[in-house]
Amino acid sequence: MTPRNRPAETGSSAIDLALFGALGDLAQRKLLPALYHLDREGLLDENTRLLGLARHDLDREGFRQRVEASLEDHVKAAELDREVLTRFLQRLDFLSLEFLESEGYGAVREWREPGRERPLVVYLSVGAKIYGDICRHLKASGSLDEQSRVVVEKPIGFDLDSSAEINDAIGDVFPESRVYRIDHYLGKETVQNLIALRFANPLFGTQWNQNHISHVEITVAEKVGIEGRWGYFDEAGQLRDMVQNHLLQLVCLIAMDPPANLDADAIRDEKVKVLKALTPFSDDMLGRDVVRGQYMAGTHDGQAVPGYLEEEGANADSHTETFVAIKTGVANWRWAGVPFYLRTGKRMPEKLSQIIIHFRQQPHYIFDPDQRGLAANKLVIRLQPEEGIALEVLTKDSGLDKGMRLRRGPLHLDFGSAFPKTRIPDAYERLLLEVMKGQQYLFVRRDEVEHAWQWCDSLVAAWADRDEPPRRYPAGSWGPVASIAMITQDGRSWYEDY
Ligand SMILES: NC(=O)C1=CN([C@@H]2O[C@H](COP(=O)(O)OP(=O)(O)OC[C@H]3O[C@@H](n4cnc5c(N)ncnc54)[C@H](OP(=O)(O)O)[C@@H]3O)[C@@H](O)[C@H]2O)C=CC1
Ligand SMILES: O=C1O[C@H](COP(=O)(O)O)[C@@H](O)[C@H](O)[C@H]1O
Repeated sequence: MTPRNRPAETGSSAIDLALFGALGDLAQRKLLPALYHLDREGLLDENTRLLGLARHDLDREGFRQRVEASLEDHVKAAELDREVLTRFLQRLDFLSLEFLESEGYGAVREWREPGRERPLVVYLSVGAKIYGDICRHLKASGSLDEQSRVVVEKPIGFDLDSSAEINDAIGDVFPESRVYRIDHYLGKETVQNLIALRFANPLFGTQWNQNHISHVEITVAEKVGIEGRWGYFDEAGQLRDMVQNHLLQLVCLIAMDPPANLDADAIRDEKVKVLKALTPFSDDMLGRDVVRGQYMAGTHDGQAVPGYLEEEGANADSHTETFVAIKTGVANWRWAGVPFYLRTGKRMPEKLSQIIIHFRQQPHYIFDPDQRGLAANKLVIRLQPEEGIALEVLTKDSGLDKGMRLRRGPLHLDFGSAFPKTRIPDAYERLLLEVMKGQQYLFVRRDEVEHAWQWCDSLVAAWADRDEPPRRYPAGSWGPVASIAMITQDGRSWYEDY
């Protein structure tokens, strides 16, 4: 590890990776392809090995075949190098295990080849309810030592109390310094770039406050619906699935004060201050500052798609939200009076995640009064697709007949075209690499999770008091009309590309 748990540039040292839930959706679709890419980039130590664990009765060869097939599905053909694939598959072992029973965990200890120096990284790609059981059985079987780390997925629990219970169970076995809570948005290239943008550029450093910024807008729109996850999603809803973690992490990175350095805890201390300063919800804010929606049948790319209540496995009475728009604020000196408008939903017209920083207008305006609406800079931070950053500036419209007409145009940094040879890695590649290096700055600390739940719980409690059904929106639209009214009541609108 680098001196104080801070980012460094190099590859990883050898580890033993035990992947619980290795045949599940996340492991097959994201984690194994990410590990393959790390191998291809030369970032996996030659001695790193992986043990897949699941309850299915497979042997090592069968597991390797399953992984090969899913890499063929989930890695672009041009990036699937047969030599690397063979090397990668040779790293894999498999253990069939019922995770809730202690018998069988001895095989994990035996797999570790006593005497080897590699730390054990335990990746729990299973539901959070069983994190505690797995940690306990690993400890009791003697599979862990002082170097072992655990990686856990979101969502951790359902509310503050359930998350505390799960975190306690993990904490009984692993100290906080060896717990890596994933929020995969923190592994996205542009999200990390927020730290560079804000703290490496004096231009933004001096403007980043309520004197210069009028409001902040965050949109995380998904094209997909429930994708066969109705059981999980209907208990969670969009607030718990997306806002409690991904959107609040984005709010933190936008709103936090500069950390003293890039140490994991220096960054996380600043993020916690933001979470503590979020405006809590009260009943009178519900109609005005919060909109819940649920998608109805509609069309997507010209195809008819079912509504949420007609999805496979659906309960036709569900009031679970698939869309949420929220106006909130960060009550401190830097952000007093600056609204943060958040919206996220499933079955929207396109997949789009972006943050817009709206700067204030000049105090005195001297151009054409008809163009006054143009007169504010915007910083557009595009997380996906086509990662990039654009600063909208005003220039003079060219031409002899234009006088001093203004024109709005972007100073554009499109990562794909600015750095064409650089492949933008998937978030899980970055995060897995950081776990291997033992660096926690891209992982969420327990108090962050808990403050985020506290804020969400206040909203859920206000919803429960009202007991209103969500507003309906057609699949393929930008959400309920009320979400547009929510922002227009302040004389603003959701940002549209022009
Ligand atoms: N999928 C995704 O895109 C995302 C997932 N996550 C999180 O990642 C984690 C994993 O999700 P996902 O991959 O979708 O889930 P899946 O249900 O697809 O995978 C979980 C795997 O764990 C196995 N498993 C569960 N319980 C046991 C047990 N008691 N003993 C042995 N094996 C068991 C399951 O086996 P079996 O099939 O036999 O039940 C299954 O293969 C969850 O915490 C989820 O919230 C987070 C973000 C995105
Ligand atoms: O964590 C989750 O994220 C995905 C969206 O992730 P993205 O990287 O594709 O933006 C979401 O679909 C899923 O419901 C949620 O659990």
